[in-house]
Amino acid sequence: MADAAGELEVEPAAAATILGDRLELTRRFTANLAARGEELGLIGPLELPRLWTRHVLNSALVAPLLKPGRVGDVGSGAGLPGIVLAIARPDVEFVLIEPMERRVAWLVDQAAELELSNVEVVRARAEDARMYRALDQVTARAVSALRTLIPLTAPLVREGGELVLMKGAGAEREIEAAEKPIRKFKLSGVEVVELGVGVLSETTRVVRARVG
Ligand SMILES: C[S@@+](CC[C@H](N)C(=O)[O-])C[C@H]1O[C@@H](n2cnc3c(N)ncnc32)[C@H](O)[C@@H]1O
Repeated sequence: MADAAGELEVEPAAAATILGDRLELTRRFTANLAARGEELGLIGPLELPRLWTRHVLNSALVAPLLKPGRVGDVGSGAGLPGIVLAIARPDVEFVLIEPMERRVAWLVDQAAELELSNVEVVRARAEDARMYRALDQVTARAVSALRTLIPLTAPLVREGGELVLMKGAGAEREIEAAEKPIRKFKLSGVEVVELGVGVLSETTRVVRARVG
């Protein structure tokens, strides 16, 4: 679907395949965000016209990368990608980790309104949420650069688990910049054993890191 800005970032057929019978619920979440997101400070006015393609459908593209289990979404904010993924993958349990009260209230409200029984919302910063170390996978989008994001999120993941981080087109450069903090991090006992980058859409890359 081309949005109002004329951008076609995610093939509608791909989105329909991923979302299947969850497409309508995803549209409902998008409508809620379009109606209240700006007033609540969740989304800038310039983003409204491209909410569906750039934000919601791009988030949905992560859904096939998740395995049944417990997935944390760090810095969920408006619910991207956390709420979209919880809609797309009812077989996965989600823990949305977000420190800001107003955003937490929005996430709790949306989980209830959309009847998502697979969502738990935790008001915390990632560095204070390490009791969730048993998470199988952790997602994050637009939270911070990889050099800080990897040390922030890796301790939440169980041994053998995975980080699935949404990034812009500069992901490869970010990986290079993250090399030193990742090496230093290894000394503290949590180790990134594999790191790769894939293309999700025109504007979005996914950085996948296995944690040892
Ligand atoms: C730019 S917003 C992005 C929100 C959403 N992921 C998106 O893509 O629209 C960054 C979010 O990360 C949250 N955040 C910042 N530092 C954090 C931390 N240390 N732990 C968890 N969340 C954090 C902020 O409160 C904010 O909601």
